Amino acid sequence: MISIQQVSKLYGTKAAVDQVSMEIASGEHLALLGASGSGKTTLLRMINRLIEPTGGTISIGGKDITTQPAHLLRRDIGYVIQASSLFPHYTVEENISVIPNLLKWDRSKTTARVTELLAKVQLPDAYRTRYPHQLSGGEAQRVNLARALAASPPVLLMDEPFSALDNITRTAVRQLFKELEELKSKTIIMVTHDVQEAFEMGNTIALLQDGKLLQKGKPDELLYRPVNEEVKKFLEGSSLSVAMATIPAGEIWQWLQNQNNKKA
Ligand SMILES: Nc1ncnc2c1ncn2[C@@H]1O[C@H](COP(=O)(O)OP(=O)(O)OP(=O)(O)O)[C@@H](O)[C@H]1O
Repeated sequence: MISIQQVSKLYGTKAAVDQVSMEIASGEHLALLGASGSGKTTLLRMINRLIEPTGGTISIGGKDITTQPAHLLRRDIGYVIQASSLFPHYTVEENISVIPNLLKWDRSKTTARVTELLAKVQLPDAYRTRYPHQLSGGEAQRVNLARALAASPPVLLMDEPFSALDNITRTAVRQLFKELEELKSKTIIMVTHDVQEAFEMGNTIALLQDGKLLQKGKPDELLYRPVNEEVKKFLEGSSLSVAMATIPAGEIWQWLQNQNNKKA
């Protein structure tokens, strides 16, 4: 569905993203994982053309993304970043209505969609008249998600959407994101530096290092069949907690045994 071919972004002579190629299938939930500075955000922002690549091509549904104006492309791509991205002088309802208004939806259709989305992100309907400064971080992030979903884009990009939240709120908001029916059919690319989060939220993971793609695959492929020492090392520190969170309980002992055999 999304095809990234030999994509690079140079700043001066330094490659923030270095010849990255990958295919992201329709309905895939991809976690873009890597340490700080590995190029995750740069790669993500090239997909909605907030950053233009220095080289390579990106296409969505077989169509090169540069063949239409960037503002039109972005109407089909939801974008969720950290909690502070709501328009401060717009109410919750106005924030959620931004794309429907651009698309010139009927007033009653937009109002109904806001009502539906507030219920889906589990916020009281009365919040529609609140302003962003009257929301907690977790509430603001729910509104961000509602805004990104408003016009039902098939693709959703998320950049560290939980990182500004405290631990308890983060767990609750992640849970909501995981369970929301409307998200299940979408193609989602989510940036995170948190291994546990990548394994919990992604049905595939792409690990970046120094702008290069080290490995893309299902979570258990990265865990059990790392393509090189770098992947293995990156996951090593967190592999037990990741395994506990993502591998069915019955298989944990097998996994631990394999780990011990490898060490012996
Ligand atoms: N506008 C810019 N000008 C110069 N260098 C940049 C620019 N944007 C990013 N970089 C550099 O490109 C590299 C990748 O940055 P990027 O923000 O994509 O990494 P990241 O993996 O998302 O990191 P983080 O998790 O810290 O946000 C970094 O070395 C960064 O310093």
